[in-house]
Amino acid sequence: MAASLSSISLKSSPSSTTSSWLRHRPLSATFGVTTLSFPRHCEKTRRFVVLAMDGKPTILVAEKLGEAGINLLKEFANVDCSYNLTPEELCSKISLCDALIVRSGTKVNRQVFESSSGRLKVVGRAGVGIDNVDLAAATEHGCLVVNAPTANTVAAAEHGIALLTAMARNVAQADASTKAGKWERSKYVGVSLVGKTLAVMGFGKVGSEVARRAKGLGMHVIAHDPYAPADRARAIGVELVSFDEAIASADFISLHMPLTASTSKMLNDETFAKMKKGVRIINVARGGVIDEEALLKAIDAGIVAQAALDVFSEEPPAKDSKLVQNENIIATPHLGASTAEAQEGVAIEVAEAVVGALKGELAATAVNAPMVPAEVLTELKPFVALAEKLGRLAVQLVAGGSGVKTVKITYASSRAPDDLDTRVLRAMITKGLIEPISSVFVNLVNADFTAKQRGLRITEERVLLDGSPESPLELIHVQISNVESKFASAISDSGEIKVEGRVKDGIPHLTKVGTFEVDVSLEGSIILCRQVDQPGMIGTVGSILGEENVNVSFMTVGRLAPRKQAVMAIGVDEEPSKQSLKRIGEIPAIEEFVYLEL
Ligand SMILES: NC(=O)c1ccc[n+]([C@@H]2O[C@H](COP(=O)([O-])OP(=O)(O)OC[C@H]3O[C@@H](n4cnc5c(N)ncnc54)[C@H](O)[C@@H]3O)[C@@H](O)[C@H]2O)c1
Ligand SMILES: O=C(O)[C@H](O)COP(=O)(O)O
Repeated sequence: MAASLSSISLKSSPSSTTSSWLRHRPLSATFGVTTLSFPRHCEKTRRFVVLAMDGKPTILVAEKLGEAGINLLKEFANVDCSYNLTPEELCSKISLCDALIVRSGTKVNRQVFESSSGRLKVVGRAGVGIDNVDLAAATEHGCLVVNAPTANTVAAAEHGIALLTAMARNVAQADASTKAGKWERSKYVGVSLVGKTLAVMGFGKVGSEVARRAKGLGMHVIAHDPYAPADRARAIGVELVSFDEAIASADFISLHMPLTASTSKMLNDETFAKMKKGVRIINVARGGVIDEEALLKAIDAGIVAQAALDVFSEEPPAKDSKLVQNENIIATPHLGASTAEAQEGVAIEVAEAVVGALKGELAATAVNAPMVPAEVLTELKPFVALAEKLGRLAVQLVAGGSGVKTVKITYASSRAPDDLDTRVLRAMITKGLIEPISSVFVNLVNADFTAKQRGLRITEERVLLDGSPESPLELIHVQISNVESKFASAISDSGEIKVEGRVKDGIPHLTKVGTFEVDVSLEGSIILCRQVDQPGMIGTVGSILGEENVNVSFMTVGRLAPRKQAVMAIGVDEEPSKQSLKRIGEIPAIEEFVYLEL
């Protein structure tokens, strides 16, 4: 359990410690600290992991979550269910938590990530909308965000239909009136749905389920969604139309898009003015997609006959909210996902995603990290290790270390270009490039962000090889431009630091440094020496290392021609002393050497 929390592993091999997609940071006063040593072939370094004394991570559940989900979490972690926390209480608790689970009622803002001091590694949203989570801040802090995108779809669609029919027949108002002892049959004459046009705005999961149901009610359904596939619309018998056409021709408009910068207040004075007089609006998406002041004006102007709102820009709305008080508006307190079945479903969906992420599996519901299928990850596993090590080697060859700005990665493969997902490899090379020269922790979530923030420009190139595409990759080159090297032989003919690696028998190997072909397994650390090729060099260096019991795992010599310059690559299991390294440097035939930690 401890190892799996600290060292995020590939799904197919939960106990593997090779990768660290999400690595935990050091120490906490309140918790026991476990120092884990990893097998030599997996990791050179030891990692510090924050774990409770019982060896379990801590998950804070900040909003009510279905029991089945809580039980799943408890099998893996200490679960702290603390509901109704103030923002200050959340910030003070969060530094003791590895994961946080919320619904839509908790603002997971930048302050929360900053207050976590790097310990928070996963935020689970028990639902779809992630507009209450600051995704940019999560990514900057290397925190994975996962949601539960499917389990409440039907519940939300059913609520949309409930609001549509209730609004058309004044059910809520008539109920209140009848309960007040009145019998107002003529006041609550409704409108029929059959034959009316419903515009579904946002034809995603909920929108398409609403469309399907509305067709069953005999409505003519059109939809607007700039990203929806036409075949899905065709299959349901819905016509995809432009925004203007949708709002101009609809008798009913049902909103189902996420709240983003581009959908914010998309129903506003200007767009209400284009609608058919007497239109009715249903919103089970997010309050912010409607300009609420504009809606009230449109109702007063008789453009909008009625609205049914489940969501509000501010939740809960003020007690004297003009929206809630308006007799042409029916309101529910964000109940779209609130069925027993949906809540049980999202609880399980989010709990599985959070536990999986803490174990190191890349969640299929990741919102701010590449979603890479488990089978692809399994195949790429040795190349992931190679990628990180090549990044580490390349950056250590730079003189000064900090001036790295331009990196080119070349992947040589016989697979078709669209048959190789390089995002994970790029992230791991970035991790290897940045971590040795900074205090920043880089993982799959924040790799691209961190590179960008440091002005590191990484370009990727694919080289298509002939041959059978059994292996996803033949080799990876990492090339750093416009820098000087502390090991001049690492500079290629075109003037860049260049290292090349391959995977042999599942183990990453360094196969080229600059123009010199070498072959050393990337398992321990490496000494690279340039020398004049002559007999006895291997023995001389080997005996210096042997004298202080440093085990040599690998030694190869790459030379331009016999008795000319050669590069000797020596893999060592232990770190040689400074004295031994000095003695190696003083061997007359050795022109330059460098010790590189992997
Ligand atoms: N009231 C509730 O309790 C409740 C429950 C579930 C979902 N929701 C909300 O409903 C919305 C939809 O959820 P979903 O699961 O269907 O998400 P989804 O991602 O499956 O669908 C959203 C759709 O909106 C489309 N879209 C994006 N920008 C658009 C634009 N400018 N115009 C039109 N369409 C646009 C997307 O292409 C996508 O197809 C989300 O905002 C979600 O938070 C609310
Ligand atoms: O986006 C969602 O999934 C819904 O709005 C549900 O939100 P809730 O989890 O707060 O009910």
